[in-house]
Amino acid sequence: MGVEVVVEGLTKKFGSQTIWNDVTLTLPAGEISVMLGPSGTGKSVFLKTLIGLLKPNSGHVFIEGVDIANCKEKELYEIRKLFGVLFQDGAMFGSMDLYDNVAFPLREHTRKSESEIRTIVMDKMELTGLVGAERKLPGEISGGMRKRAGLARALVLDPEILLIDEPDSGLDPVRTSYINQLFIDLNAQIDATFLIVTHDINTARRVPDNIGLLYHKHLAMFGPREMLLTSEEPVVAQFLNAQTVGPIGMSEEKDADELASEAGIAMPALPPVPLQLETSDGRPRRGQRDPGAWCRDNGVTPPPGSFARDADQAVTA
Ligand SMILES: Nc1ncnc2c1ncn2[C@@H]1O[C@H](COP(=O)(O)OP(=O)(O)OP(=O)(O)O)[C@@H](O)[C@H]1O
Repeated sequence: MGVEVVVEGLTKKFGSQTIWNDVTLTLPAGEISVMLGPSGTGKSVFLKTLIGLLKPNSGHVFIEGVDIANCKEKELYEIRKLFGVLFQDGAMFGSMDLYDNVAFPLREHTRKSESEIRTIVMDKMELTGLVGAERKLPGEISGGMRKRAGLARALVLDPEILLIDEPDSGLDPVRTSYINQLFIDLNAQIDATFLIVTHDINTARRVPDNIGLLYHKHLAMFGPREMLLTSEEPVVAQFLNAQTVGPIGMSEEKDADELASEAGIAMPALPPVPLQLETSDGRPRRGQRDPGAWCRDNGVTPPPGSFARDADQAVTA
């Protein structure tokens, strides 16, 4: 389960506006990747291009050998069955209860009987902690529950690739932590390839196996979590540590005057690399690595205190 997504030289423009240029990366099969970037850098456009809802101006997206950026509608229709998508607002039908919302893709795209549908829907509702809420309408539940219902619906066709757009938008930090734990647990159970678009630095630091950063119309960096969290590259270090000092300004890049006024101000030291979230039942995930493994393998000394469960367990490379 879980298939690789290979993106090569992808460029997207709307008219004369370039959104991003020459994006190349591979989402490893079965691993969790996060895409970060300042507002308006085209993260949602990237998700929509991966699933073929938007056509790129150039480049390729290979999934199981099919270039979905350039294939026929019929092939795209087949490949789309591999995807589950959780949109930002959950995209629930307001007049249907949660059960019918979650059952919707099965009734639309399969010939399963109502009793088979019931088994699948209840399984996904259990996975997302929604048993007992089947008869609630989307307007009667909290934002966190709506996201989980959207997730249950994204899971009913057993996706190989799960695309998740800003799961933390509108959620408080506690609910965000719960949904992050749910992603880790789900990833271990279904072994699909996850791509999460987020603004939440905590999510980016603790959840994924890989991190990408879109900035100023290009992919600034994509790679293993520890690589980006120990990177001194100014854009990456500034964004991943939520600093004001660095090249990213209030609206995209700082101008020459702003940068000149910061001359001589050193970037703050990198904070410790946190431990990655683990599954709640200890089940291993395909993308999970030993804490500090990437740093050790690549001769990188992580900031002091990295990978500490508590002070006594600090791991140094
Ligand atoms: N269908 C469209 N037609 C024209 N322009 C579009 C279209 N969709 C998105 N854009 C533009 O593409 C740019 C990137 O939008 P996108 O929503 O992908 O950014 P984002 O990084 O997801 O932002 P945010 O973090 O604020 O959600 C924006 O300038 C937006 O106006």
